[in-house]
Amino acid sequence: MHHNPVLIENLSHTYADGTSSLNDINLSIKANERVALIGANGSGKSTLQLHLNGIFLPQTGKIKIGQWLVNSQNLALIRNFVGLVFQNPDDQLFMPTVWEDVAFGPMNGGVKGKELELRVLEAMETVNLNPQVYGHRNPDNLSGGEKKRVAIAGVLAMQPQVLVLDEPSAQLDPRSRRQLINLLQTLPLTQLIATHDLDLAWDLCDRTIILSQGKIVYDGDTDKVMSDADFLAKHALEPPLSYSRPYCNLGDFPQLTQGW
Ligand SMILES: Nc1ncnc2c1ncn2[C@@H]1O[C@H](COP(=O)(O)OP(=O)(O)OP(=O)(O)O)[C@@H](O)[C@H]1O
Repeated sequence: MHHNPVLIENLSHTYADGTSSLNDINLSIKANERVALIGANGSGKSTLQLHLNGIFLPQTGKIKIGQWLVNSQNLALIRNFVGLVFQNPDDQLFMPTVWEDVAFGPMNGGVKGKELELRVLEAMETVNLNPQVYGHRNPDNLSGGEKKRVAIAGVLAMQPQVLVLDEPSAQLDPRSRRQLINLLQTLPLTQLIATHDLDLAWDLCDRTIILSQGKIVYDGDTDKVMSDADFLAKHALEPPLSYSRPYCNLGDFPQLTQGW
């Protein structure tokens, strides 16, 4: 039987202090689909993502990952299936060396010996970190972008079916950002990418979900919504730069052309 790897029905969530963060979320993601999750600060992106590998359990509604319901009994299965890359790599990296950090997840899942070594090597190479150079470094001393890549490698080493990324391009320099886009584009994995980088969303994802105050206000074609500046503005978003750039010529700025 075929299952969509991610299925969410009527999910709502309220934080302990009474802040409502998700309101009746319904969505389904197909195998190998890459979906952008966008929305202004506080719209609920991180809260939604934290539900996908059971860091939060559904208060209302249900979530199915692969063939399993997200509940306390299935947590180990869910966490092998869904790899979550946090917004801040400091929340994810805690071992004394990069090598141990990347090995941590698979090791916990029972992988050892030669297989473990291969997984670590492969994951580091995938994110363009030379194991010879970085393997023995202390993650605390890396740059923000390097830390981000170590965090992604640690998740890839677990060979998840679903990759959930929170702000993957934050902290990356333009070249590393481009490499990340190329990497995500070639990974044959179901991906849900939360981002404020609408250009990245546009580059990578045919489908976009927009959250606004905990509700899904759009779920459809990325192309279509990125060209709807009014709709984006209504939800406190701005069109991607690459959309506005073709229209940015000197004629748009009469004050600049005066006297030229
Ligand atoms: N620990 C918490 N306790 C109470 N409220 C919280 C907590 N974490 C988040 N919230 C609130 O829940 C809502 C959703 O927050 P969330 O972090 O999911 O948004 P986000 O879309 O990821 O935002 P950002 O783009 O700023 O990362 C916001 O109103 C936020 O203030």
